Amino acid sequence: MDNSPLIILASGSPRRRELLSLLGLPFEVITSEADESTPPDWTPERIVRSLALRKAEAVVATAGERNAVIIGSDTIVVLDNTVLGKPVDKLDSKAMLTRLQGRTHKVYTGVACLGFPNGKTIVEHRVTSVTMRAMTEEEIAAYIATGEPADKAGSYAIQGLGSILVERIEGCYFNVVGLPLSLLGEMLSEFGITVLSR
Ligand SMILES: Cc1cn([C@H]2C[C@H](O)[C@@H](COP(=O)(O)OP(=O)(O)OP(=O)(O)O)O2)c(=O)[nH]c1=O
Repeated sequence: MDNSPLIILASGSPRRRELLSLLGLPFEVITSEADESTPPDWTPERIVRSLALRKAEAVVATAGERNAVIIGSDTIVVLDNTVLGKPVDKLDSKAMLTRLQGRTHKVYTGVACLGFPNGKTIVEHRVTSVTMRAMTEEEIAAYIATGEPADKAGSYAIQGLGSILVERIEGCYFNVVGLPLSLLGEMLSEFGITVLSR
C-alpha cells in the first residue's frame, strides 16, 4: 500500500495549479484566506517565506485529520529595494511597468511545505533575475488593456503575452510563474514523496 502523504495545494492561483500538475502527482486544492500584510521593514526573503507559511497554515484546519503535505507559496517582484506585489488598479500597473521596462529586476518566490499531522515544516525560497526590454507608453497601455497584468505580481505574466517583454532570465523560470518546481521536488522528497521513482 502507498503510504506517501496526500498533497494539498493551499492556493487560489490557477498558475500554481497548472505548475503542480506538471509533476504528475495527485493533489487537492484548498484555498486559503491568509492575511497577506507584512511590516514595511521586512526583507523580500522574509516576506515570501512568511507568507508562504501563513498560506499553508491557513488551511490546516480544513485539511482534516489526514496524512498530508500542505504547500503554500508567495511571489513578489523586487526592483531597487521596492516590493511590487499585485497591482491595485490599471494606474498602478502602468506605474509598475514603467519602472520595470528596460531594466533587470528580481522575482522572489517562497515555498512552505507543512507536514500534517506531524507538523514537520520546511520553508525555502528562490530568486530569479528578469530583464525586460524597453517599452513605449503605447505598448504599456496596450498590454494593460489585455487585462493580463491585473492579478500578477509586478503586473506581467512571463507565461503569457508578457513573454514578449522579457529579454532574458537567470534562474528558475517556474519561480517567476509562482512555483519553483525543482525546489518543490527536493522539498517533497523530504516528506517521502518522490516524483521520479524507479
Ligand atoms: C511575475 C509573475 C507573477 N505571476 C503571478 C504568480 C502569482 O499567482 C501572482 C503573485 O501573487 P501571490 O500572492 O503570490 O499568489 P496568488 O494570490 O495569485 O495565489 P495564492 O496566494 O492563492 O497562492 O503573480 C505570474 O503568473 N507570472 C509572472 O510572470
